[in-house]
Amino acid sequence: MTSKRVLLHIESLCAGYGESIIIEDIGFSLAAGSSLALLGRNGVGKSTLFRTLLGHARQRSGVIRFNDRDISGTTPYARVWQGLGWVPQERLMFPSLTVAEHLAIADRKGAWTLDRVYGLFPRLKERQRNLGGQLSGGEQQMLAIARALMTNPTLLLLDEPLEGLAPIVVKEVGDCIRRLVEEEGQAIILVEQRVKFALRLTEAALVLDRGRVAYSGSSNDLLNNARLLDDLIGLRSGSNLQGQRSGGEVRREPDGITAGGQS
Ligand SMILES: Nc1ncnc2c1ncn2[C@@H]1O[C@H](COP(=O)(O)OP(=O)(O)OP(=O)(O)O)[C@@H](O)[C@H]1O
Repeated sequence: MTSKRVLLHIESLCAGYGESIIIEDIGFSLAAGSSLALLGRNGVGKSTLFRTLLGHARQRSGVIRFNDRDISGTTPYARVWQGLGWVPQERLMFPSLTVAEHLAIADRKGAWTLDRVYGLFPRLKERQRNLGGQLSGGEQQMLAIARALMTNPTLLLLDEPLEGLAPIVVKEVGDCIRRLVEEEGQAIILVEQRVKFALRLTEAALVLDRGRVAYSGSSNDLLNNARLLDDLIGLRSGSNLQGQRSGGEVRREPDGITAGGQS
């Protein structure tokens, strides 16, 4: 059996903002076409790790190899050109551009064509003439993912794509992400507060605690270890409470949202 090519290799990575160091001594590898859940309590540095990969945060030391190149020190633009796609938490829509225009400006030659993207998000095809400002939250999130796919990323970074969506929309967007990974074979790193959804969807998991790696291993093993999951992320995973926000607010993960055939 041939092993898959390494797509992303991180070693001894330290990074932050200005003089402050937020993530320390992070290391992991991701194979081409693979999926990783990046988990942890609020404020542990998940988005900062994304920003470091994208060149938006300050890398202090360590190695980031992507597609066989050391991309440390390269511009954010160059990293996108290398094949890093990003779906930011804020979605960043243009209220005065249509759905079709959002997708056209992101279009870069590759396996993801407009037809393939509309195939994954039929709702966006129906709304192609609607303005960004006229879309619902769920449609905006689909558009944010679709726009990133139009850049033809070899690796897509998804930052809390289900955040702030109504339960029924969580299921719809969650199903699209599941199809993206399981049927289309898109490599992703997923930051998501809906921990069980993220673990069912992905092969591997990395849990951060105060900027350091607290768990690196199989998503399935973590999913099946309620005590460890509770210790690492603070979830009573044996109950139906499956997401947590800061300040003690706890979110329920809708039963309908599943991945990998588990419920
Ligand atoms: N632009 C910034 N400048 C300085 N500090 C920042 C900046 N962005 C984030 N931080 C700090 O870095 C730390 C980690 O934040 P980060 O957003 O990476 O965490 P997170 O794990 O993604 O949290 P959440 O789940 O709440 O999004 C926090 O202490 C935060 O205040």
